[in-house]
Amino acid sequence: MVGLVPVQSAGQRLPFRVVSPSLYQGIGSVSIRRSVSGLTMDRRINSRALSLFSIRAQQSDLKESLGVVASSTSSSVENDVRIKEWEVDIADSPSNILEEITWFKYQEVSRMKELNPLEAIKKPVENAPPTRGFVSALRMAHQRTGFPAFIAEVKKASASRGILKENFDPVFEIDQAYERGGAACLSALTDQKYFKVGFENLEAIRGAGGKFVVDEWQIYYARTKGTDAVLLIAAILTDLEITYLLRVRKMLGLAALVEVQDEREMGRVLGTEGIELVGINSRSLGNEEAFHGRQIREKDMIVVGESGLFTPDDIAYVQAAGVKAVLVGESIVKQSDPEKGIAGLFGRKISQT
Ligand SMILES: O=C(O)c1ccccc1NCC(=O)[C@H](O)[C@H](O)COP(=O)(O)O
Repeated sequence: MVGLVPVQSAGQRLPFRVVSPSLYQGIGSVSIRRSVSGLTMDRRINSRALSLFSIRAQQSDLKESLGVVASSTSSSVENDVRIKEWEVDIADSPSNILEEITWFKYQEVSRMKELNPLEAIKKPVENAPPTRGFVSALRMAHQRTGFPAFIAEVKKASASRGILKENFDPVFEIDQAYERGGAACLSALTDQKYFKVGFENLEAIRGAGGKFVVDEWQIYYARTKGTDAVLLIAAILTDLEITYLLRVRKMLGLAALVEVQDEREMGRVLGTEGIELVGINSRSLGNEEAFHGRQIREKDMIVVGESGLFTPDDIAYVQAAGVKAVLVGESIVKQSDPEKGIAGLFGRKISQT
């Protein structure tokens, strides 16, 4: 999950986003599991893959997909064995870190939903204070500084790089440094296992959310914790899921940053109604220029450059490609003085003071 909040004025905090990754696939008649290239996922299979309980519950469907003939005892046994192999295979071998995080997230959300069912969190959502404008905070910061608006990502660790800063204190970083340093919004990677940021930190700093959103429950939950925006990752969601989750977040008054990692995902997202913020994550994309400028302009979207930004040259590069906001984690998290680090990243101070 990623909690997003805007940092607008001294009294008000930055919008937070809750962030997240992908992919499984097809059950063919020969191979039980196969990876697909890129970050595509067949959610019908994937959602089953993420909990053995649900896999078991769905075995009759799977048998249908596998062409199992119920009356044939030997082939039925054979296919049961293949289904078991598939369970073991998918349960034990995520093929990349995004996939691993996503699997874990399904399990975690399913546990959290048992403890705190959706119906029970709807009441606190109704009573939650209004959200702060995440998108408008980005637009204003971009206009004010002439630089891409800065979204500071709060995380103690990175899933791929481990602990980034041993004595990381999210409340201090945000209260004392990021806002003073000129962050327009905050993005809190509220994931304890991989990013070492818990919801309790976010409640303390007013704002929370999720990056690895796989279920509407996470959006409701993040809203009860003070988030202003959520982050949806196209690689782990189907088009229908994106459309649905966008409706849920709109109903709850939240902004949404939809993250893509390649051209194909950008095409999918551009075909979806109601997207104001599209993030290009260069962690696997490597080509920030390759997006559809005309459609983005016509839809008045803000393109957010994400991941691996460390120097003023990096910022200038993505800015030249049309990026109007950047989401930065590691390069600031690792600084002993984040305020100075932010000025160093942009090549000059971007704070108002
Ligand atoms: O941080 C990771 O290792 C990671 C792995 C898999 C999926 C997402 C991951 N991180 C979330 C992000 O996308 C980045 O934290 C975010 O874009 C900021 O990147 P950076 O400035 O490079 O920390």
